[in-house]
Amino acid sequence: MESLLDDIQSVLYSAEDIRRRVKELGAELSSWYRDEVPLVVGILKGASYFLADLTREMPIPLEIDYMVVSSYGTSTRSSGVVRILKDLDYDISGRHVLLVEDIIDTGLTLRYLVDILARRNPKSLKIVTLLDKPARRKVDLVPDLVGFTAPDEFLVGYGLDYAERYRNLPFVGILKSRVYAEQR
Ligand SMILES: O=P(O)(O)OC[C@H]1O[C@H](OP(=O)(O)OP(=O)(O)O)[C@H](O)[C@@H]1O
Ligand code: HPA
Ligand SMILES: [Mg+2]
Repeated sequence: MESLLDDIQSVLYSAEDIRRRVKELGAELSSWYRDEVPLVVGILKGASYFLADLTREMPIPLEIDYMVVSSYGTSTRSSGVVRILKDLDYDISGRHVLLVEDIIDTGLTLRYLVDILARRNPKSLKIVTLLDKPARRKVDLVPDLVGFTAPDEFLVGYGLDYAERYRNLPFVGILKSRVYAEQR
């Protein structure tokens, strides 16, 4: 039987590391939005596992919406072209909006989204990301809250994919470079 584990060089953040850190992030965000009802926006597909776990660590009233965006396609490098495949269902004007991402790498995806969403006049717009890879940043983008500052490696698992696979690994791991055989 083929196993995803054969393609993993090493586990960077275990399921337990993630669970512990997500609990802390949830507590922090719950105190930020203590007197508000934030609209929590997951950037799919990558943020699906993180948003599901994070919001269950936030025992406050909140609403959830999703955007589907893609810029990596089947490559390990950002195409630089961000495509919105599904926009928000809700109007965000006057709302406190929390964008939830799995990873910020070049920053191109969120820079593009933040610029679009800011024009819709939210009351506030904040970013939480499970992983931040500042070494590869191409545009100025600083998240408000970060789970882990990650090394410059191509990561998979807990929502992160390579060519749509590996999202279902329960941990975040470094993908063996022989799997993608591209220069990064
Ligand atoms: O900072 P950047 O270099 O823009 O990279 C980060 C973005 O790339 C990934 O999405 P992807 O386009 O792979 O879509 P996916 O979430 O469906 O995997 C990830 O989920 C972020 O949205
Ligand atoms: O390291 C990564 N892994 C998966 N998807 C990504 N999108 C940006 N960086 C990454
Ligand atoms: Mg992807």
